[in-house]
Amino acid sequence: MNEATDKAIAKLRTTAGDAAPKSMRDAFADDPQRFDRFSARFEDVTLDYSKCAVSDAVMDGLYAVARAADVEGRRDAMFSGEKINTTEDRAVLHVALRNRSNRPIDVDGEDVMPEVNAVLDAMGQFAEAVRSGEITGATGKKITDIVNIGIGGSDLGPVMATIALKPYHDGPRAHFVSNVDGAHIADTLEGLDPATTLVIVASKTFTTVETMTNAHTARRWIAGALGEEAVIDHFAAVSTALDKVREFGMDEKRTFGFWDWVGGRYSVWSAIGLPVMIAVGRDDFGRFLDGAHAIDEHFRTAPMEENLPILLGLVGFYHREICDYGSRAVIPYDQRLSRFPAYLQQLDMESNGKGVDRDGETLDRHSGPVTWGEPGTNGQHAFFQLLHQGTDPVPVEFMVAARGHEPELDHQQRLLLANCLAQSEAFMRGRSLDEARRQLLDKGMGEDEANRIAPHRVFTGNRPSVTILYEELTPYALGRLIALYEHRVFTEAQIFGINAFDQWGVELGKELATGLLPVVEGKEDTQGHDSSTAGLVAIVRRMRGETASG
Ligand SMILES: O=P(O)(O)OC[C@H]1O[C@H](O)[C@H](O)[C@@H](O)[C@@H]1O
Repeated sequence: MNEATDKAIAKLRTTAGDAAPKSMRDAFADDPQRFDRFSARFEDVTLDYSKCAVSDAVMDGLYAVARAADVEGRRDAMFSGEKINTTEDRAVLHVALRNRSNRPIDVDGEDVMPEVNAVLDAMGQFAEAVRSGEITGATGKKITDIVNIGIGGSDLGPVMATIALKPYHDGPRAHFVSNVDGAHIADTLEGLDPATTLVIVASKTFTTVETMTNAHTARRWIAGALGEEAVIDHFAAVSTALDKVREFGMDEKRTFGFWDWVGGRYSVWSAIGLPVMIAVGRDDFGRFLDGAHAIDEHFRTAPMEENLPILLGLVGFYHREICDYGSRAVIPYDQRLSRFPAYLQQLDMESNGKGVDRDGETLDRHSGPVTWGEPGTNGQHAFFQLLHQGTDPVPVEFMVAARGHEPELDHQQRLLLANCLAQSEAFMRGRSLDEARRQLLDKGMGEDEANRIAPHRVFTGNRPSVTILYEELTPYALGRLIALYEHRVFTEAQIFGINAFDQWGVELGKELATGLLPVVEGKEDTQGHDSSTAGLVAIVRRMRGETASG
């Protein structure tokens, strides 16, 4: 572990004990400038972290931690193509995919930008040809539906962005299949016409069992309806493993590559974004990249005190390590961001859910928290109970647009905004026992009854939240929002001292499932497995009528 970081964190802990506001309600009452002091802006985005228990001294302590962990130096190393993913010996360059300035970025002495631009161009031509009907299915019919088959990073980003950008859809309908559960592909293909459907097989490695299994199912569906020779006209592929794509029998002209320096969970900007591009068009996809690039430039150049991703990262680190909060809730008051929490779960937890530091030493501090969430206002009618009154405070991250895309329903947007802002205010202010009692008495309740009920209506308050406010959820704004979170995760990882770019924990799952399949199939016995696994396999096989003893 880095000794300088340890020291800075120890100092911050002391500072926080002495100088963090004990009551945020009082801190707001004492300082009318609190919002200005603890919020930052970039373009039309406001990051408000004033409803977190920070003070100037705490923020200074956090900047000192970031400096000790060399967040800025490591950021520069990432942008310059250094192989900062040391366990896989890879550069980390999702930022090159949206490097709209075309500033050269070298990997192993070679500028990657010409290749990035060439793939983007090929995707653009293909997407526009599908959208216009220039490229058709085997029978000459226009493509009306695309089905993206992928999982993890080859699914979550495109699904999330496709839902988020619904008002911009003017191409074929986009559907997504990820789960190996046959129900997923069966339900998706039901009602689709093979003659007007294009299947995109998206897999960085082109070996992932779920994706390959679903790809073969889709292939049979096309071939069964239109004949084997039609397959080539109804498939496209996205991968880094072009040889494996060829083996599957895909048309090279419909194969879009990317590179090992793009992590799966950072790949929506690459050819993995093809279904999004087909749905919204090349130009809006370009605006999505522009938004991310704007945040990249801001992250690269803005001083820490004004740098939104760094600030969001520092507040996240503060909540995890100093305040000891084990999770954080991401609550978009923006229905079209309904899959943003799921997307963030992979981005955040696959990146920062690590137990050893960059040198392989066991961590003696926390790494990333659990990230979870659902859109507001729905969450308010469910788990907000725990957020307001539960025993474990959970920092909340709200996000909301000033304007919706439905001018005729603007009164609903105002209601949405009011709910979002009211919730963050309530988390901060709370309601004291005295206030609860007085409210009940004012409603005409008798004194004894009011005394009995009041404790149940107390809200401790002092519960932290961050609010991210933006004008409207455009492709540009979405690109910005995702990049903001990517760099937040990066910032936190540097302070945790971990490699955010490998994922050995997830890869274990791939090995284990393959190992147990012959046992479930009855081709191997359960010897060597624990009694729970063996017992469950036996019941499964009995229920499926695959063993004699029914
Ligand atoms: O794109 P693929 O190679 O099919 O991988 C899909 C997913 O597989 C694994 O679960 C990895 O941990 C993820 O990061 C990846 O996104």
